Amino acid sequence: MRAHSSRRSGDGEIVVCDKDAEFYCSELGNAYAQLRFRPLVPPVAEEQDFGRCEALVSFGNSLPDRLFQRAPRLRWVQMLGAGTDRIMSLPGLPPSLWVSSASGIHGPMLAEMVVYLMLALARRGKTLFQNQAQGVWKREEGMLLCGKNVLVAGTGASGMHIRRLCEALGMCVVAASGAPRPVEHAEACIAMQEIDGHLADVDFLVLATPYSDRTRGLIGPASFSAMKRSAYLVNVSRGGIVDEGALVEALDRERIAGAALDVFQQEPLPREHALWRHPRVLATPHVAGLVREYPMLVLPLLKHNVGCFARGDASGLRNLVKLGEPC
Ligand SMILES: NC(=O)c1ccc[n+]([C@@H]2O[C@H](COP(=O)([O-])OP(=O)(O)OC[C@H]3O[C@@H](n4cnc5c(N)ncnc54)[C@H](O)[C@@H]3O)[C@@H](O)[C@H]2O)c1
Ligand SMILES: O=C(O)[C@H](O)CO
Repeated sequence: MRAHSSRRSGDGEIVVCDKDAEFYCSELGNAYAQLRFRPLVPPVAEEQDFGRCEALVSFGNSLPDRLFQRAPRLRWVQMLGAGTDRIMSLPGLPPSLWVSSASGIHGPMLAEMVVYLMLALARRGKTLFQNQAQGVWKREEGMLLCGKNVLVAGTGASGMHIRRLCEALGMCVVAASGAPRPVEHAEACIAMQEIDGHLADVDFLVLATPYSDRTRGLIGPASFSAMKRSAYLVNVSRGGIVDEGALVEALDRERIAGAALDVFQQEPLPREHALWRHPRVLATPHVAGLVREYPMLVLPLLKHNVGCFARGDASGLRNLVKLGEPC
């Protein structure tokens, strides 16, 4: 890891770009009175001034596309989320930039969302609540999660919590990881690239893996052909992991029973997109990690990493993502 200079120029600032930016700046300012924090609440204009910005704290999605061209002094980006894909894909990423993520806090958020979506699929939640809205009393038959097979792709913090809750529900859990290794709360762990070969018995395929060159389009036509017609897909990680065209085709042809999607290749999901209206799709607007407890959960990591940045201590940063390394 290239060492950064710990020297900070007098007028340099740490920009916090988020809906809760005021809160973060106030808390970080209390902890580090010698540093200058600037809150920036989205939407952020493309021409926003980042001229004095030495460090940036953000989820990434609200940043201008030409961020790096507008922020010549930027040396560190602290993501507020787990995924680093947005910042890493911006043009002109400086090779010397430090990027760290907020990985580690999302397990309960993603796991609760996955269980919520699996139950909604299993208990025909969409139909039940549509019926309620129209005052229709129609008893829909559901199915149990208990005893069903679930394959959870992704063995990070979220994958682990998802497996734990699935196991507690009495499901039979298999994990898929970049490099197979023994993991908790799973009967087996297979390689990510072997998923298609294991889908014949799977009732729920849950995606909780980071988006990278190795996971782009991981779930495609061959996966849907391998799945049971009664099986469901649940995706809470990133839309690009699924070939959405192949998914729509699989749904239209009743190759699979349905899907619950929190993330999409293009966000916001375009109004005319088939996935909005598909009768066997539950679509939510990237909300798995959107919980009111979030600022308090991420704050300890922010405080720690801001301290490391101020000291020029790259090796102390938690969740440092090495640029150029595949996920
Ligand atoms: N829908 C949502 O609101 C939401 C919320 C949080 C996370 N997510 C997505 O879910 C994914 C998984 O979440 P998680 O909490 O398990 O994340 P995590 O970072 O704890 O787990 C991902 C795994 O991949 C590895 N990894 C992650 N980024 C890497 C990188 N850049 N380089 C090398 N290895 C890397 C980690 O070591 C870990 O084993 C995230 O990457 C993100 O895309 C979505
Ligand atoms: O990666 C995450 O933490 C969420 O998807 C928000 O970006």
